Amino acid sequence: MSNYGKAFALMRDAAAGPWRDYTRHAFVEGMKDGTLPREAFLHYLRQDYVFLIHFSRAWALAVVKSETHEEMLAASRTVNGLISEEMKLHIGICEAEGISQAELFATPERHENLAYTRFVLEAGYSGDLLDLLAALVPCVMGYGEIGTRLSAEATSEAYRGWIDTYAGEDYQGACVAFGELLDQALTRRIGADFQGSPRWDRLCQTFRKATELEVDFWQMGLTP
Ligand SMILES: Cc1ncc(CN)c(N)n1
Repeated sequence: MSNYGKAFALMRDAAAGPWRDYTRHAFVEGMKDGTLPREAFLHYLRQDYVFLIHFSRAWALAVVKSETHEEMLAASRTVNGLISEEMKLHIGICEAEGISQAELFATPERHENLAYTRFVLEAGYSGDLLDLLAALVPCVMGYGEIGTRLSAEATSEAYRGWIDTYAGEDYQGACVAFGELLDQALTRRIGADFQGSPRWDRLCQTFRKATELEVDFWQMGLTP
């Protein structure tokens, strides 16, 4: 079991069905055993590059919505990690397949991508940092869990680079840091017993919807 904090564990348990659909999706299992067609993977990766652009914008919004220096630092580190680290994986794999960075940047956005990223941004525009973080959690922690599991269970080397990125120390460290940020932000705004607060259900609903949108994103990956 992961050590991504108390709030994440509670939110995940409250959305156990969608969480399983997301983290055990056929796309994920195809990376595990190497049966995922390369065409589907590259299509997913191009969409994911666009996803990460908007996801970076959402984390930049988390800087805007922060109330402490620590929150600003955590959010700005994540923006930097996304732009200067995670997106490198996409650029590197696509370059090796003859897809330039300019082509990658110009990838037409699929509606599943648009629905998810704008849902997250809207949660931040109309809410406070907690609403935004609740929408961001499934993305960060889900890939952390998937990376760890696939690193132990993969029976093929076909998607080893992708798996290593999300199972690696940097990404796992980011998940732990996010778990701490989330627990502290909740405690600061609604108290240490945050799961007993009237806001908690709404935050869990936001988490669940973002998880469902992750499922749709994998499904989109299977239909180039
Ligand atoms: C759709 C999606 N969700 C999550 C991650 C991991 N940051 C990602 N790269 N793309």
